[in-house]
Amino acid sequence: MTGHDKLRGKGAVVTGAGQGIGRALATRLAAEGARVVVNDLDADNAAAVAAEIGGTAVPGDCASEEGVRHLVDAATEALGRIDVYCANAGIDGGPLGTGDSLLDTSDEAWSRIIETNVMAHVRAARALVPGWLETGGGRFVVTASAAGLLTMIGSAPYSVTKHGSVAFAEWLSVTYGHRGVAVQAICPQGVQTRMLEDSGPLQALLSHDVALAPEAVADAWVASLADDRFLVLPHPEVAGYYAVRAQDTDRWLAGMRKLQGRLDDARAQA
Ligand SMILES: NC(=O)c1ccc[n+]([C@@H]2O[C@H](COP(=O)([O-])OP(=O)(O)OC[C@H]3O[C@@H](n4cnc5c(N)ncnc54)[C@H](O)[C@@H]3O)[C@@H](O)[C@H]2O)c1
Repeated sequence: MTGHDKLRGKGAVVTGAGQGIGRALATRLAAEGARVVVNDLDADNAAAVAAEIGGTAVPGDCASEEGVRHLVDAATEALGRIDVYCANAGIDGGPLGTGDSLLDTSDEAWSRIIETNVMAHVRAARALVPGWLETGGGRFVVTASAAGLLTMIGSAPYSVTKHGSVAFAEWLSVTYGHRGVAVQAICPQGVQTRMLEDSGPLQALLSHDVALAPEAVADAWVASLADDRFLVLPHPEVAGYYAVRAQDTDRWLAGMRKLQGRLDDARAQA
């Protein structure tokens, strides 16, 4: 079965799909023949993307308990059944280059980032998995980040929550994968979106030579469906670092320290 066969005719939800990577995932899902619900906090952007791809907009918060309940109910009504849930919405802790993210991130900011980058996935899975176990399964896709695999990319709350999102996806896969729940974690590094634009020196560091178009992330995800890879690593550099981490801890740490040096240089120049 190709990746395409796994999407044709399916009912799919993409959170944070009003722009960026979510928009690219929603657009690709529609092109592959899925029926798509477009969620975003920004109602105008959600409506615009839904109109572009012939989908249904369900604006609102995809993180809070009530928001998830509303999204899952409205999407089930629109689609009949949710086969694919792309938990894509995520937020950064703010400009990475200004200040020290350990010392300068308030508890309130930590909570907001944990809610969006981790609890949104937990609540959506809690709403969807029981039905999937009874009715033949489903697919849960988390847009995590290279920052969820490589410790030194990103602010403290971003890195910690993205590690949490990868860990949650892995837990879900290990626990329910054999019962028909396919789970994937997409881990891009540097994608040309508003989030990257807002991330100051990190943008300078990443965007010119390595940043990918959001559509390339969607391509990598669709390609990964052919063999149902758990980790989708759209960027070759991430794939390389990750392979080293898996096999050779010393080389991995050396690579991470080199990357940290590049980040420090970018911060110093900002
Ligand atoms: N851009 C990158 O370089 C990059 C790299 C790796 C991972 N990611 C991850 O990819 C995902 C998408 O990021 P992006 O770069 O497209 O960012 P983006 O900021 O361009 O888009 C994110 C969208 O999510 C929406 N959103 C945020 N919180 C929401 C909520 N609670 N409910 C509903 N919608 C919400 C925003 O309104 C926005 O439209 C995020 O999880 C991000 O962490 C991005």
